[in-house]
Amino acid sequence: MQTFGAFLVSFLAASGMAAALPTEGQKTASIEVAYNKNYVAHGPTALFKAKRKYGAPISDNLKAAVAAKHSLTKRQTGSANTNPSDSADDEYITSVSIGTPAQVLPLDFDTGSSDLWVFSSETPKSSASGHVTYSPSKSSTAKKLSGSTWSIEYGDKSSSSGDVYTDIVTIGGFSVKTQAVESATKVSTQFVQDTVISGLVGLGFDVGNQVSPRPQKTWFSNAASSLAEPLFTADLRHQETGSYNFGFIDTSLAKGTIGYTPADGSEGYWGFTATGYSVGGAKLNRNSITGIADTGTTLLLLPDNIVDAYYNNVESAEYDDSQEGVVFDCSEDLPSFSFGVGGQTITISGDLLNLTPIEEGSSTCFGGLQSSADIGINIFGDVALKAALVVFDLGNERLGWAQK
Ligand SMILES: Cc1noc(C)c1CN(C)Cc1cc2n(n1)CCN(c1cc(N)ncn1)C2
Repeated sequence: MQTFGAFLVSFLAASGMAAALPTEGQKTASIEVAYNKNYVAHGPTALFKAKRKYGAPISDNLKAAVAAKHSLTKRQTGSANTNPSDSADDEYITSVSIGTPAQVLPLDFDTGSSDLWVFSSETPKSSASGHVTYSPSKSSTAKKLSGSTWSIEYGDKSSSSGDVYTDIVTIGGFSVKTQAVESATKVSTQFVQDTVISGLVGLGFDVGNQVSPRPQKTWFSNAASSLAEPLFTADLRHQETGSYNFGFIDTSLAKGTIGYTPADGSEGYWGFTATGYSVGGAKLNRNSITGIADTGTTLLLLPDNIVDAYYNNVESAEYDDSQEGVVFDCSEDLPSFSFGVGGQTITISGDLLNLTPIEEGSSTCFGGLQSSADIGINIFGDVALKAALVVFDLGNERLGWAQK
């Protein structure tokens, strides 16, 4: 007959959990129990479970709240196409429906920021000219978030600011019923001139949201607990349609295995560390690179020593002050650039590293890899993301990268 301690140890060993083996005659055992930090919490569900456990009455409202969140039907997913904004793949445009009846706006999905903001009926007419705008007054589900304002400045010194509504926001067929929609009353010149987008969907971490006095959740953060899995993927492509998928991973989009690495969301970005890099298909070195996976930045921005190591292989490469970057003859065959992440190697082909002629018809081209020296952070922007299927896994606080 097994003692309780012996039973416990054998049970735990079978279930793969750690256990402290009791010494002969000892009547106790201890186990390490790690809480599941990947669990996406939901208050009403916790209350429901406690009431059910102790036989307390459960109101219909509580039952409805739990059912709504856990959507007792099939767990939900979303899938939205995304298209390059121009011949340089400067940014990617995804259609988003806001309000009732739906108002469809072309927005830029940005894992490097955490605010959903739009050109609106409140944007000065001179600034909004040429842009699709959101009119809260024409949406029966819009509600003003009174007293709330927002203001944001991006890495390239572009900026916008305004006030806040909540409304239903649907992306790729998945709806968040009460999403903070930040309405622009002011936009900087860069956005005024960029008429192909009418705002941004921040897909960074909630800590980066710029609404005051009460910061708001991102669309993905609001969606996560109702999605089949609390994750989304980015499949950005050069001069063709790609996708953002929510709640599931379509592994057929990738050639390689997905390598996972921890994500650091403490600054609001999707921070991670690449384990090394190489040029032209050489063996990866072990020089790690800490940076962010940023769909809202066009370029791959890395330290000067890496930029130099790369362009030393490009005969005509030189720094062009007027372009504020490295340029080269468009006719040059560029070497590839590879980086290690999560045990996998992601290789960016030379073609992807030639961004565009410096102006229409020029034979001088602008490099997709540029220096991060004056930014203070390394950015794996669209040039790097285009080479991979990237998994932004909020539930497990990790990033997955697979070669495409
Ligand atoms: C044209 C064009 N070319 O490249 C871009 C971008 C544009 C659009 N541009 C003129 C207008 C604009 C400026 C920004 N965006 N769009 C997107 C958000 N921005 C970010 C996001 C982020 N994560 N990091 C840094 N800035 C700044």
